[in-house]
Order: sequence, then structure tokens, then C-alpha cells
Amino acid sequence: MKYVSLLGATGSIGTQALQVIKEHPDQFRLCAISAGRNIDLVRKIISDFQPNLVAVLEKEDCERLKAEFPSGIKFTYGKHGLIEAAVHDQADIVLNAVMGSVGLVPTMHAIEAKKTIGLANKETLVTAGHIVMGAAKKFGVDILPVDSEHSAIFQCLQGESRENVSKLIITASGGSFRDLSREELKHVTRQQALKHPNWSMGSKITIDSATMMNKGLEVIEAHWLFHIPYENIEVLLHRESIIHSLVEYKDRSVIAQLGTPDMRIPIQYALTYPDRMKLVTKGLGLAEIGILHFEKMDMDRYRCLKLAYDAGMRGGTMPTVLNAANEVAVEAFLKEQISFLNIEELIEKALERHNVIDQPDLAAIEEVDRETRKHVYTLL
Ligand SMILES: NC(=O)C1=CN([C@@H]2O[C@H](COP(=O)(O)OP(=O)(O)OC[C@H]3O[C@@H](n4cnc5c(N)ncnc54)[C@H](OP(=O)(O)O)[C@@H]3O)[C@@H](O)[C@H]2O)C=CC1
Ligand SMILES: CC(=O)[C@@H](O)[C@H](O)COP(=O)(O)O
Ligand SMILES: [Mn+2]
Repeated sequence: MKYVSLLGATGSIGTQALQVIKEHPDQFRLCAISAGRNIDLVRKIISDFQPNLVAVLEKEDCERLKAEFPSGIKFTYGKHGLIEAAVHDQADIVLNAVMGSVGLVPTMHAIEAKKTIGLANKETLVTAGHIVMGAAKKFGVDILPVDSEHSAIFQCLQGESRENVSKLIITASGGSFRDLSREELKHVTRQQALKHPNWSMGSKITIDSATMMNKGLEVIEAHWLFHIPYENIEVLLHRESIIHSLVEYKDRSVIAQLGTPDMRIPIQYALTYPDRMKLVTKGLGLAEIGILHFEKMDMDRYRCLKLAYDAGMRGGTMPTVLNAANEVAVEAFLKEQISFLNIEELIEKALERHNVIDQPDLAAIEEVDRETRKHVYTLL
């Protein structure tokens, strides 16, 4: 039996992880969850799975749940609650599916508590990749990717030596606006941006996909997870999201991982690794699909991708600024306070004024994250 602590249980990844856990009651047991403000869903998860610890964002919600479920469940809240869920005694694996860099501190605590990490929360590696990977090495902890592209690369690397890799090729669907010109992007709406062509995901990552920042974050994520230089990480436009990513080896052999766009596949792989289990989902009908498309990525069209490569290559606190500015800008776009193209403008402004700190520690990262958010709010 594998005991799972699920951070972000009420989100898109969280609820799909719950489906996987429910499908295999003989293999997995949910011991702890964290959630934000979706308390109705928390109630349902408690009834369905009876976790031993439940962490929510707000104290009032925590008190309400305590009164409703007087049994042996421990209820907690806030940043401390998230950490308690991340270090829960019973947990063998912590599946981090919260949104944003708020996932960093609980990940660090889980690593120090020697928990295996299933990582969907890419912002954690973007903002502090060297610290997270350094701690994982120090404590002998596996970071198992959940992000579909990174799970694909991880699968393509099984049994291979990293020294033989010549490049990683990360596929990108192109997002909701892949067929629009930059001129047309001036007038797009929140509602249009939220219509991803292939995946049903949380609102923040869906906007990241439309701006191509999602791919930028994924390039940085791949750099840290697989220790590959940025020069050897390429992004390829692939509309169908059937090939989830590829690895080219130095003999020019290319290994790819394919599958229907269903996040339960990489979620389950992280939970069962190095084994696999049956998953009831649609098989890949390549004959029905017929043709797969590939296009070169246009860096001028997708400015956020260029900003992410530049920030990643500069290193230090630059990716922290990129991520924090992006989180604030996307939140503002979702609240309809700014236009779509304002997102990249705000990120660029935040990056331009930043004095980079090289080899920042966790305290420096947290300070830069806080300061960047404060600055970008003043620009709204
Ligand atoms: N969705 C997908 O298919 C994919 C997602 N990812 C990554 O996985 C992560 C989660 O994405 P997704 O599931 O789409 O996001 P969602 O927005 O659907 O879910 C986010 C989860 O985090 C919780 N949460 C949000 N803010 C806070 C906070 N400040 N403190 C504590 N908990 C919080 C939410 O709680 P509540 O809703 O209760 O308020 C919810 O449980 C992201 O990093 C994303 O980039 C990666 C690949 C694919
Ligand atoms: C499912 C997943 O992993 C997302 O990160 C997905 O990749 C988003 O699609 P884009 O390729 O449009 O960014
Ligand atoms: Mn992805």
C-alpha cells in the first residue's frame, strides 16, 4: 500500500489524481490533503476518502470543517497547514498539485522529511530549481515529474545514460491563440483565452499556455529536472498534443512518448513508478488521427517563451522574477484588469529592472518573489 499526501486536491490535477487513487484502492490510500477555498469539494473528498489530515487556506473554513467532522481527522490551515500536509507521517509520496510558487516551501519540507515527490507544480522548480534539486540530492529523494512533457521525457530516459542525450524536444500545442497574429492578440478576451484546444486544465496554466509562458516554464523545469543545458532544449509546435515530448540521443536516434491527452496517465505513472498499472482510458488510435503536425517555434510571435529562455540562461533570481511577475499578470488578466498582451509587457518590465542575485538562498528567493509581486501590482 502506498500512502499519498495530495497538495491541491481540489484542482484539475488534484481531482484527476483522486480518480487514479479511487481506481486502485488496493494500491493507494489518501492520508492527507490540502486545498484552497473550494470547501464544498473538500467535504466531498473527506466523505469519499477519509484522509487523516486536511489543510485549507482560511482559518474560518478550518473551524467550520472541524465542527462538521468531529471524528479523528486533523484539520489545519494556512501556510503552516500546507507544510503539515507535506510532511505527514504516513505519506510515502507527496503529490504537489498546488498552483504557483506557494508550492515551494511545502516541497522543501517534504524533501527534508524524505518523502518522494510527485511534482505537477512546475513553478516550484522555475523559482528555485537549484535549491530544490540540491535538497533532493542531499536527502536522497526522487522528484518524479507529473507535467505531461516531463513525464514523457522521464519515460524516454528510462534505461539510458544522460551523457548520451544530445537534446530534449518539448512539444507545445500552441494554446488557444495559435492561429492568431500578434495584431489579433490585441483584442482577445479572457473567455477566448480559457478555451484550450486539447487539455482541460486550471485557469492559470490555460492562460500560460495561450501566452506560451507555460512552455517557457517547462523549459526551465526540464533544465533542472534532467540537468540539460538550455542550448540543448528545443520547443516544437505540435498541434495535436499526442507526442508529449522527445529525447534525441547522440547517435541521432529519437525516442518519443505518445498517448491521448489525459493527465491521469502521467499522474498514475508518478504514483506507480517504476511499475505501471492498468488505466481505464481511451487508447491511442493513430490510424484515426492519421496525420500529426510539427512546426518550428516562432520566438517573435511568442515573446514569453523568449523571456523565459533568457531568464533561465541568465539564472540566479531572474527565473524567480519571471515566475512571480507572470503569476501577478495572469491573475490580473483573469480579473480582466489588463489586456492579454499586457501580460508579457509586465513581465518584461519586471525583468528589466531586476538586479540579479546569483546563487540565491531560499530567503533571497522568497524576498525577490515578494518584492516582484509588490512592484508588478503597482504597474496594474
Ligand atoms: N491542469 C493540468 O492539466 C496541468 C497542471 N500542471 C501544473 O499543476 C499545478 C496545478 O495546476 P491545476 O491543477 O491546473 O490548477 P488548479 O487551479 O485547477 O488547482 C490548483 C490547486 O491549488 C490550490 N491552491 C491555489 N492557490 C492556493 C494557495 N495560495 N494556497 C494553497 N492552495 C492553493 C487550489 O485550491 P482551491 O481550488 O480549493 O482554491 C487547487 O486545489 C500548476 O503548477 C500547473 O502548472 C502541469 C501540467 C498539467
Ligand atoms: C497537460 C500539460 O502538461 C500542460 O502543461 C500542457 O502541456 C499545456 O499545453 P500547451 O502545450 O498548450 O502548453
Ligand atoms: Mn505540460
